[in-house]
Amino acid sequence: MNQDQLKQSVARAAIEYITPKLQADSILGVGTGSTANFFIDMLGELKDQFAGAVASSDASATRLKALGIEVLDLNSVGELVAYVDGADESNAQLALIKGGGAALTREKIVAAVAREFVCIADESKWVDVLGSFPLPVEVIPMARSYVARELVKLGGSPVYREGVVTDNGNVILDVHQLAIVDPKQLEADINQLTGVVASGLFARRGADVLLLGRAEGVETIYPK
Ligand SMILES: O=C[C@H](O)[C@H](O)[C@H](O)COP(=O)(O)O
Repeated sequence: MNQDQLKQSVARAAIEYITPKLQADSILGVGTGSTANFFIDMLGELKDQFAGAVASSDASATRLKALGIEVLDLNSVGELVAYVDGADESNAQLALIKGGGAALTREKIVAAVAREFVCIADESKWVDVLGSFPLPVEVIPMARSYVARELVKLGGSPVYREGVVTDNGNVILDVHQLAIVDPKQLEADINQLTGVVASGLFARRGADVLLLGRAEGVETIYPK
């Protein structure tokens, strides 16, 4: 199986996972990226079984609407039955690196509201120690150089993602050279830097379940 086939297999597994949890008034959180896109495309099959979705990016909102799925503002919603999204890396505690597609802040907000965070990923995303994938950090534009200097003090090597503006109008620094042995502590350290909007480290609120696509089948993994 190639990587796209693995992504499709976990998208299908997520459809099967969430179907029994959906009720006519359920609102679902929907993520961003190539794996989430496979999930969105399959979600069209279920559109009569739930009320609507909250999207973590403008791109996902557009894709959902094209399938006839109602997209709601998070402020008009009390609870999300689940949030389904991909990841760039996951460790055994289901702490994640996300934000390869620059959607990390909205993803973090939607995940925070969801009753359950269902992560879907192919096996290339499974790691012992987070940090081989450069950690994305969303930053207010005028704070970019200051935050970059502070990230160097934390041991990282930040690189400005040129030409990328987030859905929130901010910029991304991708932090290389981090071996993230204490994800919760690093998440807290980065959060308290003035000018940082959010980091792509999902450790305090990691995934509740990971559907990991392997050549031999989809493995269901809970946090260790
Ligand atoms: O900002 C993007 C998201 O965090 C994605 O969920 C993440 O980058 C994984 O994307 P993909 O499914 O395309 O590998």
